[in-house]
Amino acid sequence: MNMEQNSSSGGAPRASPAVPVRNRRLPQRPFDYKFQLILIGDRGVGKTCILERFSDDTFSISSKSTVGVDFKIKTIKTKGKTIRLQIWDTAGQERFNSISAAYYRGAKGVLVVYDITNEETFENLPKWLMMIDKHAAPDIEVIVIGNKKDKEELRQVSTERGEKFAYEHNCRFCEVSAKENLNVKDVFLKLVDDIVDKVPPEIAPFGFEDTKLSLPRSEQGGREPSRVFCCTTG
Ligand SMILES: Nc1nc2c(ncn2[C@@H]2O[C@H](COP(=O)(O)OP(=O)(O)OP(=O)(O)O)[C@@H](O)[C@H]2O)c(=O)[nH]1
Repeated sequence: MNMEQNSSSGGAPRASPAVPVRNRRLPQRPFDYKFQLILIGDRGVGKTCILERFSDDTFSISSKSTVGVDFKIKTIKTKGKTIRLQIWDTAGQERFNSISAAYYRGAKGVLVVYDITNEETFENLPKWLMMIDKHAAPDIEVIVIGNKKDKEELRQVSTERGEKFAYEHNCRFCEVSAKENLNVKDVFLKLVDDIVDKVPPEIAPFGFEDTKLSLPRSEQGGREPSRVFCCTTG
């Protein structure tokens, strides 16, 4: 994946009357598509750390609990397109669920995170999928993520159980480690690629608004069962 941090576009150079028309440069778009993603899952599973690893390539062992929602912007290049991601990091604590719910609606993709060393966070996954069904668009792309893969000796949820759960719910699946930077970029890239693949060809890349991507509900499909797994090993 070719990733770049955000940089403001320089804007259009002023056209001089002396410059032949064919040499004038059109204003450069800063990105082709803009997508919103959202991270959900129980408290302490590592949502903030996954996002910080992806956006800033940092990791904090003393990450504080998220209050309400937070977000980061990250621009990536994939499939020949420049894509600006607005990634919402939600609080895992139940008391913030109603605040987070407001952010599901505009999201094109969701990363549902559990902690492979904490059985309860895995058992709570159906609760998070219900939140998606209730609050998100029906065609949202979903990836289930087992985090803290670096703590194998404390593992409580096998990779096979994670895979089976994702398979049964027609989601992609991957185990990652925010701490060791294992598979973190891959999950975001896979999710974004899936979203790009769904953009109908008649919708040309655009600059600033993602509203053009909102299809009439009648044209929205559900999740595709054939595209289930990514990076199940590693
Ligand atoms: N060993 C290990 N620890 C991790 C990893 N990811 C996160 N942690 C630790 O897990 C704890 C919780 O991480 P957060 O990113 O704050 O978890 P969260 O899901 O955002 O939590 P809430 O904001 O409360 O919902 C922190 O102490 C992190 O350092 C990982 O991949 N490996």
